[in-house]
Amino acid sequence: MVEFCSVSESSRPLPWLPSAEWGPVAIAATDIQMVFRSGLSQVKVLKGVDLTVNQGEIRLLMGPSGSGKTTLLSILAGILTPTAGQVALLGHKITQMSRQDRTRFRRHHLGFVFQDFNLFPALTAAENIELALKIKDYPKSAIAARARTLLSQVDLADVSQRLPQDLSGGQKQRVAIARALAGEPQILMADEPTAALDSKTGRAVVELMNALAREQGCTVLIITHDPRITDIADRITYLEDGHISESPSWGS
Ligand SMILES: Nc1ncnc2c1ncn2[C@@H]1O[C@H](COP(=O)(O)OP(=O)(O)OP(=O)(O)O)[C@@H](O)[C@H]1O
Repeated sequence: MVEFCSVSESSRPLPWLPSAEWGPVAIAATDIQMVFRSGLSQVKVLKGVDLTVNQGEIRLLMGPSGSGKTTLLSILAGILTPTAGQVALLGHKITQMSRQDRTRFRRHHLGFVFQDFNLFPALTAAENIELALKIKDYPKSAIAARARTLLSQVDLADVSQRLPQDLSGGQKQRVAIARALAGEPQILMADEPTAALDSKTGRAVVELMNALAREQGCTVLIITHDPRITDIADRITYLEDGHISESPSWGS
């Protein structure tokens, strides 16, 4: 059972929830179970996962292919509802929220980075970020300037007017990082952010993502298969056979 501390002075207020039990825990999952059913067959992917990630921590989630990492991330983000178990983000039990409230919570407090970038192909790098800021209800008059600042932070000021098709993989992922951090989310979730990149570019991208996240005091949870980036994490959690552990049984 995870205990939440009371509101700390440095915590930023949530824009739409009346009160929050803020504390040092950003992500708390208790006894998460997930069963996928198809016809008569069923597969139990998560068999009672407990996970706590502290605010400001950078955590890697590793495990063999098919072990349920993306499923767990989707549950932690409130995209998938678990078969059983509870998830609290920033002190709010998202598993007990309506779908609409979960969506709103995600929009205001979470950022996402994906393996395949997920940029809008018809929008320039700057427009991709501006759209994210609009969706997050960022003040209209400040959107263009904020997008410019973010693009400078990821060293892409000179390609801000290019479409994704005219950017390299590393550049696309840097746009995606700028977009994910645009609304200053308290939690950033990344699913295989280096998978489509060569190792040098992948490492540079993750280092940049983590530096920016640390600057913003953002909690980061990264799914990865990439052993070359393990040193950037504060802690690593391994998922295997539906359970998590602090050390892997494979490769040891
Ligand atoms: N919607 C679904 N319906 C049925 N089975 C699913 C569904 N989503 C995932 N699964 C199954 O759950 C298991 C875990 O999938 P998941 O994508 O979470 O694993 P993963 O660890 O992220 O894998 P990878 O590292 O290959 O991306 C797999 O056996 C997958 O086939």
